Amino acid sequence: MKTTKEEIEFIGDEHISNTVETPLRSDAFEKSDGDKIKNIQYHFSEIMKELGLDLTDDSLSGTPYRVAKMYVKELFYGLNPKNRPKTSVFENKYGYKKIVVEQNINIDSSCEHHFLPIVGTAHVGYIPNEKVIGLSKINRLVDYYAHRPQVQERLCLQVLKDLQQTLNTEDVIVVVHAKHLCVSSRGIQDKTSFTTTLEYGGKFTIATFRNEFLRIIEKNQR
Ligand SMILES: Nc1nc2c(ncn2[C@@H]2O[C@H](COP(=O)(O)OP(=O)(O)OP(=O)(O)O)[C@@H](O)[C@H]2O)c(=O)[nH]1
Ligand SMILES: [Zn+2]
Repeated sequence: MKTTKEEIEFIGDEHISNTVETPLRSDAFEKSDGDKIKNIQYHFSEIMKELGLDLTDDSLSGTPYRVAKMYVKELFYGLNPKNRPKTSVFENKYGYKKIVVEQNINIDSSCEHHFLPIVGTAHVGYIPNEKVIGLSKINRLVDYYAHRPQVQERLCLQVLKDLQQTLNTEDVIVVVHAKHLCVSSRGIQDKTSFTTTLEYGGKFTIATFRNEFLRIIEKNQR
């Protein structure tokens, strides 16, 4: 196994520019999910033992396996590019040229600094060029990039870059509002603050387009 910093090469997400990739080891996908679950189960049981927990207790004995399966198959499924959702795009036959907005998309992510939840919503807008995307595919893409150890800025950018490439247009905007449990439930324990990130390209660099999008998402908050 490669361990030193110099030996670790980073491999990229196919669908996004390498400046916003999640840093991954070059051997990240050499093991099967089953092997990863087995190894994480072992290591997590060691953490529990170190905390003084009795793993023969019937309520605790299954926890290392539960946590390992949850990491690999649920919380961090988005680390594996094989799990990227298929993004069906269709020809914009009708010539729709104004903003399309998919808003209040659920965000369930995890902070890469503390491995605690990041919960919130994303709002995505784009102006179709020759292609339109199936609406649910926007929600699926957000879900995929959220299910990695993340920082909110990179999550926002990964969704933006992927959609720009998929839709063959720079005219995309992504807003994320989220609460970080590492801020609200530990450390400073601030229960009220939340974080907003906003990334955009193309026509959304022009204030009138950006403001129209922001007005729409503000007016239609549910
Ligand atoms: N920029 C950014 N920072 C984040 C995000 N999620 C968590 N953080 C911050 O990452 C920082 C890590 O700082 P450290 O000083 O290494 O960690 P810490 O001692 O646990 O910090 P405290 O939370 O202040 O107790 C903290 O300030 C977190 O609030 C994120 O999505 N984006
Ligand atoms: Zn954190």
